[in-house]
Amino acid sequence: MSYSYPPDKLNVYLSDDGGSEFTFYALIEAARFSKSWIPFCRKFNVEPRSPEAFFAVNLGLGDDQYAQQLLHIKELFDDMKSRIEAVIENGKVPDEVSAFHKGFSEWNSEFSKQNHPSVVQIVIDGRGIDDVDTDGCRLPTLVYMAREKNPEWPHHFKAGAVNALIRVSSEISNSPIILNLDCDMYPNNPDTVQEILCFFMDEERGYETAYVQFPQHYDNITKNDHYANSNDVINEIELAGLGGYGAALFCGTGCFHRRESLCGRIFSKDDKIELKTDNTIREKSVNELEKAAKVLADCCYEKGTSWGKEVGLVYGCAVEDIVTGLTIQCRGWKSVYYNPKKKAFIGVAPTTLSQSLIQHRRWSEGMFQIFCSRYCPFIYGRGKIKLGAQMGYCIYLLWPLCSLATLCYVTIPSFCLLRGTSMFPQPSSLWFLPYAYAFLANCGYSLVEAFSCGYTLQRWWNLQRMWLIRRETSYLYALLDTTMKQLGFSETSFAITAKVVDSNDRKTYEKEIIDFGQSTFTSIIVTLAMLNLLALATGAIRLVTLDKSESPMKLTAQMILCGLLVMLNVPVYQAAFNRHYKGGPIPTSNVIRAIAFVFVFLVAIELLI
Ligand SMILES: O=c1ccn([C@@H]2O[C@H](COP(=O)(O)OP(=O)(O)O[C@H]3O[C@H](CO)[C@@H](O)[C@H](O)[C@H]3O)[C@@H](O)[C@H]2O)c(=O)[nH]1
Ligand SMILES: [Mn+2]
Repeated sequence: MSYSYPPDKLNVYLSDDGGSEFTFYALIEAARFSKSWIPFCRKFNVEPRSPEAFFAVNLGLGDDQYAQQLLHIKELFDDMKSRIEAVIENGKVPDEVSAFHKGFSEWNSEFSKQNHPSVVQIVIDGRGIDDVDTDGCRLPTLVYMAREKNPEWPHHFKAGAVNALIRVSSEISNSPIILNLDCDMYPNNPDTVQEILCFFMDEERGYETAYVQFPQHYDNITKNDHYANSNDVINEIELAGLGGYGAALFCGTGCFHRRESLCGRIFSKDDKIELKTDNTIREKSVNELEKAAKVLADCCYEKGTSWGKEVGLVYGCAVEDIVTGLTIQCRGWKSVYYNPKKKAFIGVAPTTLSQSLIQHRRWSEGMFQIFCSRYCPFIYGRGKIKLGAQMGYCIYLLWPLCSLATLCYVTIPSFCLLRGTSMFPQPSSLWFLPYAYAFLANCGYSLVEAFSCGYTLQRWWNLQRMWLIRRETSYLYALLDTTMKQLGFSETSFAITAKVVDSNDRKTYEKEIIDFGQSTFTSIIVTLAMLNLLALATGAIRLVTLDKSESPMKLTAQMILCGLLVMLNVPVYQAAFNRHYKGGPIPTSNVIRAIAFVFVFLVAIELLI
């Protein structure tokens, strides 16, 4: 709401997919607070304009006018927060509060998260003169909405929510540009709106631009980013490269869309769309607007329409954003990737290993699903987007397949060490060169990439560990799940990333300690780590007791490979063997099971071969 942009041209919508009365209450409180906050931002040109992020670093020391006003506004903010928290704690919005706004009458005893009618409430009507800030200036329109939920209708997760939002906003404001932002992100730069307009209004290329995507940044990344959440290499190198083809990926959040292109319009050179305000809306009353918009958020509205297919976000995929971006590009539009120095949006990254792996499982599953569907870039995009862009998409779409290769790397050399089979040619022979080249080139390349993005060695090492863990778990599951889905055994779902962080979890996270938890993911990680450790130990024994038939050089090459895996897995051994491991030790029973599994597997292999 506090972007440096004429407020009468800004319209803010909050889509509450849980349909909570408390969210509605919090929004009403926020609307009231904005009447003081926006003039304060304007007057002192403060940044960032998310009050939570602002007060985390600005304490208001000194006694000049600014400091005084800051203290005053912080007090308002803290009061607001404690009021909201009190209401949530009581589990009920007090009658005197609910009498204050007609919107609360939408909630009754039958209203539940999964089953409720649609709610659309215009909290601030930016057109009127009643809703003004403390300086008497106009405010942006602010709308609360919760689309209808009914267990009998599929809701299509985020894609369904965004499509309802697109329709509701077309009724109430119908602005030509839409910014999409996840609930766990905030805008960090008040000038972003002006900046992106330069892309859309560019005289030569603007008319073909469908959307401008910013990278996802997070404000809770630890120094060495032990869960490798930051994606800096991807952001700075890969996504920028795709942007160069005019095929920037749509990443779901931090993206400005041209409404027309999001609503299925096919690009045509001849009809250039102008960015204009829709003046027909001006005449309608708030009640009329709300009534008309509500219908658009009903479950049955989409029946028999192209919503979810050609219009709006595409349904049936866990990464609705990526597939939607692809369809827009295949309709002839271009997209821009914009990664300015000053971060435009900042969000929250997962703070536990299992959350991070679940998120990657959803992503990789959705991606692979696209590859296996009719939207496969090589088929669907053929002749529509450049070959380079088609290949660029597949870097991500084929993530799950990498898990097979990694599993081979992790298991085969170890089994060979355990059985005494030699894997490589003699290191002194020419035949060894391709192996050495593949290994060194890959490491060298990723190191150069990481250093050019400002990584430290430790951070790069953590990234390698996370790639290993993700491929052993998330991507493997994604591969199996997608196969099941292709065979028709299960359906798409969307596991939401946790939004509330437990204080214990936070401490462990801030200390950069990996918490392994007790998921099936952990069982896989421990089993593979034990296999590598046993293999390395066996290799070492063999090296000492070597007979003449074995070559120490060959053995060493195998041991280096295995040794690197063991080094990456050090935290796993710590959690498995140190009962005082800070991130929570892995239960002994799990460790024993893992070792037993390795032995059973070994015996099985011995018997089979
Ligand atoms: O049924 C649902 C599920 C999710 N959401 C919203 O979707 C957003 C993203 O969900 P989150 O759990 O934060 O997922 P992330 O893994 O952080 O999301 C990333 O990955 C998603 C695709 O998997 C993209 O849609 C997101 O934009 C991108 O930030 C949030 O604002 C949610 O409120 C809904 O509205 N309805
Ligand atoms: Mn998120």
